[in-house]
Amino acid sequence: MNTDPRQSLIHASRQFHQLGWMAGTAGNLSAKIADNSFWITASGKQKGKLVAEDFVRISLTGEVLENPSPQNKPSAETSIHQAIYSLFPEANACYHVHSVEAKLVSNFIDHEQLPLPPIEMLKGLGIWEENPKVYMPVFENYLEVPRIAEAIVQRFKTTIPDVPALLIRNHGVTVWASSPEAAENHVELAEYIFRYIVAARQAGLKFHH
Ligand SMILES: CSC[C@@H](O)[C@@H](O)C(=O)COP(=O)(O)O
Ligand SMILES: [Zn+2]
Repeated sequence: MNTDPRQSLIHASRQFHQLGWMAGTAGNLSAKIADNSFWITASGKQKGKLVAEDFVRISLTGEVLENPSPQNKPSAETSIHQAIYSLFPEANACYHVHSVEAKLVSNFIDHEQLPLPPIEMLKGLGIWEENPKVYMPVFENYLEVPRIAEAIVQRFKTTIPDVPALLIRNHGVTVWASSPEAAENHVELAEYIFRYIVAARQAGLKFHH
């Protein structure tokens, strides 16, 4: 596991900003270190120009352990990262971005599961089946972020998601993975799938299970 993952997080954030998935201050990224604490983006930082001081180190129970710029606060969505790390001990990185397509696709359904198209790219999210019928979990976007985190814990306690990703309606995707590099890959794959779903709808193509 990475000793200090902040350079990986800075690199990913710059990439996502350039792709329009972390416009302005949108989104937040975190990664764990060996002692099970995690570095997370401080709240309200411009995601195209992060530096190492723009991160806060947090314990799994939410205490601030290290804060290079003490006026900084951890991401407003830290409770979602905590929920993911508590549910999935193998997760070492958790990335959340805000693309236009993620918001669009979350409106194509009015229930809790987004059907995913049976495309090859799903292999990158761990689905090795022919014509898979899998879904991405969708959660409501409550104003109070801990409510979203609680809904995630409650649902995933009993239902393991098909893919290591979830969508918050009208908000964005959150992915998790065993390393920052794998989490970057998962974001790119999830966003590719969202673009495909938007394009398929425009083309009148139906793949619903
Ligand atoms: C553009 S504001 C978006 C925020 O409300 C939130 O959803 C977000 O992703 C970033 O919050 P942050 O507190 O900077 O981690
Ligand atoms: Zn967000």
